[in-house]
Amino acid sequence: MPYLEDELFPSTPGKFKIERTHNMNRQFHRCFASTSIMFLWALFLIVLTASYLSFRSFVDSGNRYLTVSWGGIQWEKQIRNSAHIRRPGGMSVLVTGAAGFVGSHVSLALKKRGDGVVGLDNFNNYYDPSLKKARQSLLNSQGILVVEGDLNDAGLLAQLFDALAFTHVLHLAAQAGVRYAMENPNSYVHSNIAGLVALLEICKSADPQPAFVWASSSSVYGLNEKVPFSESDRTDRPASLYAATKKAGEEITHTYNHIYGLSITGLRFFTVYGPWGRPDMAYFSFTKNILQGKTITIYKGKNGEDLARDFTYIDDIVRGCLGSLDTSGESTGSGGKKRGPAPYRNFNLGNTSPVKVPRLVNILEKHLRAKAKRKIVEMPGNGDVPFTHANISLAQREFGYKPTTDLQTGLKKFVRWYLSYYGYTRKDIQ
Ligand SMILES: O=C(O)[C@H]1O[C@H](OP(=O)(O)OP(=O)(O)OC[C@H]2O[C@@H](n3ccc(=O)[nH]c3=O)[C@H](O)[C@@H]2O)[C@H](O)[C@@H](O)[C@H]1O
Repeated sequence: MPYLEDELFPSTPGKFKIERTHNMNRQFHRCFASTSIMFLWALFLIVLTASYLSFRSFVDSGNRYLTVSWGGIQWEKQIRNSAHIRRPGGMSVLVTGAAGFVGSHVSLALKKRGDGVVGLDNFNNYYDPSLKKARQSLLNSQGILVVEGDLNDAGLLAQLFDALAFTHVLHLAAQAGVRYAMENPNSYVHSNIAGLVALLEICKSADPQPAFVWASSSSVYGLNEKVPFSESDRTDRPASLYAATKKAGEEITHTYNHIYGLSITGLRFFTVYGPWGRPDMAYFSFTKNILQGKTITIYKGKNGEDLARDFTYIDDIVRGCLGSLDTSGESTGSGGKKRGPAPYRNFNLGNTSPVKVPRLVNILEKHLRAKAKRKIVEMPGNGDVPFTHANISLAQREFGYKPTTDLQTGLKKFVRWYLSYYGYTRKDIQ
């Protein structure tokens, strides 16, 4: 049986040598060629993998910038510019709900006096978001950045607090509206409870901790009948889910004060109105409907009595917000640890002179030079309370709060703004 070696190496002398050398060359070339091919393949695979990975990271970063309007070096620079303090002893304030009614006014006032302001707003569509966008443009024109994002986005909050050590947080973002709570209860839990806790969590962990001032509501007095409403009055009988979430907010903030040493100030706003206001509120929707010749519905109490509100003009509220920020006192904790007791305060910010709703309509008719088509109906059981009336002596004592605008004057300013913003001319209301 021939050996394998004999098959590979034929026995013919002379030829053998040549054939063998030739075969060895062929083997060598074949071997060299296959090693080169393998090497090229490996190289090709490495290049392919590297290209894929860099393509993925490009796509990922592209997606990040397409879907998220925050993050990155440029963004952090914008935050720092917006929060830049231009007066001695000034503050850098994160204003949540900055594209909202009260938020936009207070942000402008803070910026004007030299404080740094960064806004945060989710631009939800509870009412016309184009009005919020218009307020945002106004703020931008004054050098205030309004970041678009939700309070419940922990990643965004972390980035904001990483970018800047805010001295104060003015938390005005909320699901507002008393009667809407029956339509969309979850939105109140999302913003007024979960959103509040998310924000408090980041504040408590911050080092240093900011002082925390936030919007509670006159609605916490609920079915309270003692007038005027004082901060020490009962607030355990809310009439609406909205009121209940604001009351819960007062309790929640108390725990963060108690456990973590956060300085807390809650502001109980009384039916705030004025230019750049909220379209869902009565004075705003009445104005719109009166101008369009549509019927307005006016609620009456169970016994036929008129409802009344302690309507408070926006400029007075702005002064109240600045006063409470200025006197907030410092948080004592840092990095989630309490180091001592910190202030916990709640203040009424009202006007101290309630006005009946039909009187509000009379004033609007005068300013709009138009008659309202009124439909009077009994107040539906939807969370409304018959009246509100603030005792403001506590805020007066603490930071000199003193409202100066009566409803007649304030509505005149509102109507002037409304006509101009919605493009009416004087001729339209002759
Ligand atoms: O102080 C607050 O904490 C709250 O103030 C505001 O609530 P309210 O005082 O209820 O204001 P608003 O809706 O303007 O109704 C005013 C009056 O008009 C009556 N009203 C209302 C609507 C209508 O169609 N007809 C009517 O008679 C109505 O019955 C009421 O008597 C904020 O919206 C709320 O977010 C919260 O901040």
